[in-house]
Amino acid sequence: MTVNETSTGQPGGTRPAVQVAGLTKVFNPGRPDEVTALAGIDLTVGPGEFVSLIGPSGCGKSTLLRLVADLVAPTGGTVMVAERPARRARRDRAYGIAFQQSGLLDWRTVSRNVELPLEVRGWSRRERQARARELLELVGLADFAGHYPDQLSGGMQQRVAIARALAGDPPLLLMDEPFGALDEMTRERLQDELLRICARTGTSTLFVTHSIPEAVYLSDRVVVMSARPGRIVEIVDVELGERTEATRQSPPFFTGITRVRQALRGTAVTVPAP
Ligand SMILES: Nc1ncnc2c1ncn2[C@@H]1O[C@H](COP(=O)(O)OP(=O)(O)OP(=O)(O)O)[C@@H](O)[C@H]1O
Repeated sequence: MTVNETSTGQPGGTRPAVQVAGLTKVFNPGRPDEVTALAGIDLTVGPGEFVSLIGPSGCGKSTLLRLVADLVAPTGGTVMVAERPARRARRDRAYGIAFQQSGLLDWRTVSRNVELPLEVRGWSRRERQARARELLELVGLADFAGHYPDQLSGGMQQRVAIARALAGDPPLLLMDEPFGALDEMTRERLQDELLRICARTGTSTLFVTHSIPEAVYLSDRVVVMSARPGRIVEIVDVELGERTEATRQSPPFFTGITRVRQALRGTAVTVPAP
């Protein structure tokens, strides 16, 4: 089986990967520490589309990602993943997830970390090993299958985490600042690798970042959110075509950065007077 093939057909297919409508999240409702984290969020991520979420700290980016992953329940509104309610999508493992910390298990080899989601699904040992080999090849770590996570650099660990997230051929990747802890050069290299992998596998991606250049470089659309309660203030379409060596120095790239920066500036947090 190649990375493009799944038992359920092409990842993503023609169905929207995510459909969020009227989504609201209030933490601790009715208590003195009540927080309205998100209000009235409508968002669709199309098949194979790369969408980034950016906004001031605390605007609800991670909460939105967690709602899509069904790790927290909405207060109002609906979340559909691959045209299924989020709860069902979680049960069906319709998405892969990667966070800032790779979350690898130290006591398992690289290959066995990648195999983990397949073990949960009851794949045979041989199938799991073959699939892990294929994915480690995809992320350029074929020679490190037998290593342990602490023998790898931070960037390599993140690549393993991405391989693990892709293991079950999910139609959707959810990523929360996966490159946030990496140096700039490693980060740029992994951005290119991620785009290559997404293009090859047809996976849709919802990606949280604090970096404007990262959001613009990676995305088809950048969703700019306001300070709490988080709302979508603007969705910036990015049209950079195929990313090449020259993209990061190209006028359309700088235009995209300026547009996102301007949208963010409109959301500046007002600091209360002392
Ligand atoms: N489990 C929780 N209980 C109570 N409040 C929460 C919980 N999780 C998040 N919040 C609050 O919801 C708001 C949004 O948090 P969230 O982590 O989604 O923001 P963010 O945009 O991802 O922030 P950052 O950019 O700093 O990572 C914050 O005010 C946060 O304190």
